[in-house]
Amino acid sequence: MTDAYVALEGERVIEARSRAPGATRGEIVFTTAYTGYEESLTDPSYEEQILTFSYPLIGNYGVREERFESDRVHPRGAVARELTDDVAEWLESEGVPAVDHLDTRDIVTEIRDEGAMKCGIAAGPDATEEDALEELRQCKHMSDHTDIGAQVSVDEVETHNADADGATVALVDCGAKGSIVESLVERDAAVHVFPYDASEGDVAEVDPDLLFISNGPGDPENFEQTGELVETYVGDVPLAGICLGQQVVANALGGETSKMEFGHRGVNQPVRDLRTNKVVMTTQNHGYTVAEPGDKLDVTQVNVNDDTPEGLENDDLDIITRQYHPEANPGPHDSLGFFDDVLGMAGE
Ligand SMILES: NC(=O)CC[C@H](N)C(=O)O
Repeated sequence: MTDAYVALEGERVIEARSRAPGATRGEIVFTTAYTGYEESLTDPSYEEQILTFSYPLIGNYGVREERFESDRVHPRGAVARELTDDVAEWLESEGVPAVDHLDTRDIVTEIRDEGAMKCGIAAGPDATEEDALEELRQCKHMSDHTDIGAQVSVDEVETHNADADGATVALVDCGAKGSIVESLVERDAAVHVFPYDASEGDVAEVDPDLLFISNGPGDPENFEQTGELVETYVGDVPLAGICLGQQVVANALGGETSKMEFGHRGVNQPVRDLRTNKVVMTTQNHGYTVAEPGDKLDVTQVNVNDDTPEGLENDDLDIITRQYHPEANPGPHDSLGFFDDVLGMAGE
């Protein structure tokens, strides 16, 4: 039964089944992750995107709040070959349109061949093709979401593990996954979570041992205020970053970022360390990359599939960043040592 429509750039419309009604739009991307749909759907990095799952059955082990990476679903829509009732009911309760019973292999290959693209979705008993096309026509380019940081960041400082004996971490929330905070707290750090546009004075109040730039959605060039914090603290306080954090640090220190064709999103992406030649399997979810690291950062790890920078470091300035997600959630735990390394820079 067709009661949903997916409109892709070029005004191609694909018929589907509505699993959560509504009309929505966003950049459509795909993840090849075969587990972790609760974590992915609550990852703020997907803000303003429509998430397509290449794995055909999504929802087969239920929905549990303890797996959530934030307090809400962030993608503006979800697409799968088959969504279970558990996930469909969850998405409907969150007001996030979802569709299934379409050929997701077709969508994935279209994105792989043509690149991540604008998309409109209309789902429900009254949905029409024209509704989906109208959503498509109103869809913005990812880089045009210039206030995306404000959509996902905390409004004011939140402190975790205040009485810890370990390092004091100023984590700048550009759309942080909860498991990044947990990974630091588990290592006895006190973590002060700041808004993405926090001032130098705000951060100075906690006298941090480490400035940590989080993951987050959209174009890293839309996080200038965060970059200004990096410029202020570099050389005085150790710096760490994950995903968008790596990109913001690189932009702040003279590097350049660029948009990828369709990005890396999955839980089995191989990354090679150039110093040890060791390969780790990583969780990835990004559509931009550091095209030029600049002269203050060395590329220490690369993606085995396309040689894009996955790790940047500067031993003298105490900087360690990763493009992938060492915190996993979902995915392999090969790189949890990253958190020990960055807290080691902070004297722990
Ligand atoms: N997970 C992230 O932090 C994503 C970073 C950035 N928004 C990108 O798509 O590349």
